[in-house]
Amino acid sequence: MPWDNGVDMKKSALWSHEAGTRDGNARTASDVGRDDLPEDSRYDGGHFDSFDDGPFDDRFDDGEVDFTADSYSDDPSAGEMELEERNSLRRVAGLSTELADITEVEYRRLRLERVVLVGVWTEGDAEHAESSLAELARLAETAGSEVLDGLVQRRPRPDPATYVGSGKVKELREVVISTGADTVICDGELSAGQLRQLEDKLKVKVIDRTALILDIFAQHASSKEGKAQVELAQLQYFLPRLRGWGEAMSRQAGGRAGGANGGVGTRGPGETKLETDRRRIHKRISKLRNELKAMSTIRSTKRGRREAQRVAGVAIAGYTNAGKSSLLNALTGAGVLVEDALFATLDPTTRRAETPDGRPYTLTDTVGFVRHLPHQLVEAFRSTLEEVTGADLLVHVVDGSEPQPHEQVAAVRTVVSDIAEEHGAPVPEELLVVNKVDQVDATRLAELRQLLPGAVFVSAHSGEGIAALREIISDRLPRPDVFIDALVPYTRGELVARVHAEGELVAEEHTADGTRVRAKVRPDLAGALQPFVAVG
Ligand SMILES: Nc1nc2c(ncn2[C@@H]2O[C@H](COP(=O)(O)OP(=O)(O)OP(=O)(O)O)[C@@H](O)[C@H]2O)c(=O)[nH]1
Ligand SMILES: [Mg+2]
Repeated sequence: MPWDNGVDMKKSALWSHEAGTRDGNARTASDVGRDDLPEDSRYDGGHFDSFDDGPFDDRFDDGEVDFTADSYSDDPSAGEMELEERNSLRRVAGLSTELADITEVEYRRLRLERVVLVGVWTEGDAEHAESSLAELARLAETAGSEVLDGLVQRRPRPDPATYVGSGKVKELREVVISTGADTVICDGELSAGQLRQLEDKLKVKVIDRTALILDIFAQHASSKEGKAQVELAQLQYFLPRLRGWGEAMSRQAGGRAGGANGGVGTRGPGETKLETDRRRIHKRISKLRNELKAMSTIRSTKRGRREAQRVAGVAIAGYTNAGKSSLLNALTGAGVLVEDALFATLDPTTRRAETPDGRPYTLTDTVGFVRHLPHQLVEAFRSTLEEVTGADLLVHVVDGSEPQPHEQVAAVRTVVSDIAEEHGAPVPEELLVVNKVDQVDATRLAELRQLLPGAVFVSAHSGEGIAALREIISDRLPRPDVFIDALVPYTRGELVARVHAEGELVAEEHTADGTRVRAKVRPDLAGALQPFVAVG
């Protein structure tokens, strides 16, 4: 379709995934051609025809049309903030990944999204604001976009109508035009009304951080469970936005003389159609919930089996891209997917490992965390995240080459304690592991030791510190602590085998009546051996 910057847009990468494909350019393209229309009639109802294309095709399309938003005034507390800062849209340097060479225009045509990032900076210093936007840039690139520019505005809180201050929207529009961007990504979770208002004013697609993360998850989900989890999260994100749109629709239709034939801006699926869509989505949500419950039962059966075998469980958790999968590989030689991409791992992988003194345990690699992990995802990935709270030990991996590792550590701890609280489970014991030390110089290393006391420093790549880490994991695993002295008949050989596998053998002797074992074991095995304990 023709585009005001002359670029033919291909299908949107940000929204293409198996669970539901959306051509996100549909509305923005038509909006661009509508500049000549009066302000209040510019939004396009026509694209809702595509509701018929499939049950969830348009699940993300459109939020609320908030006609009351113009009456919002700027936040009164804004006065507390320095005028100068409030009035400036700060440009974050070094974010652009735009191609330098204009002769590569052919290639650029194939680029899927050209995005401008925008954040509202409510607290902390400028460095903090910029690192948040830099992370958003990495997320956007992971989703397949080209980041053209990034802007942050200092504000006590996001504008309820347009996220950035209404005056800044114009400036943002200028940046959009000058860069030729087709999408604006906001660094927060926006209401349907905010998204819609911004789209109306910027005339390009606007999405928020939540939708972006959901999209990456959708692109990376490969297992049946992962796909269902992502779809559930997406539908939950979408549903309130659909409802908001419907209300605005009926408000507007009601306000017009004649109602039924309101012309431009009142066409659309109408309440009846919306009701049907909403019902279909609700139905789909409960179907997904049921499927996930069944899958979660299978998972907990497996976990239960591991627990019954009394093998200690270690979960590897941490910020996305910290090197969790690499560490699992380094510790066990498992061939788990490692990628320089955010959220490469969505499905937990469990591998058997052994302590240097021969005790078996399991190591589970898990989905990575990120600041402001969308709550829809936390809920949908509940069963996956339970791997973390159910562990005997949490190996918390931190990327030592990151400029602000303590922030990532805090973000991970928040999610872990939230999940634990939700399940009424205790927060598992944590072992902090700083990875990628091969990329850190001696000065920084000394700083990190101060900043993250008690951490183990390793490199999954060079292998540095891995042997020491094995020892420390071994020391921190729960140990068998019940001493038994039993004479196990030869008919119960499996009990002796369990003592070997799970316990710490002190002495073993083969007698005429059976095997005499003296060992330290866990309470459940001690219970099983109770009938054979030698008296006196
Ligand atoms: N230099 C260096 N790079 C590393 C090290 N460990 C991992 N990496 C790189 O960091 C990137 C992420 O590694 P992964 O193991 O996929 O990280 P992850 O934590 O599993 O990431 P997600 O599953 O996406 O959350 C990859 O490009 C790895 O090659 C290390 O010790 N040193
Ligand atoms: Mg991984």
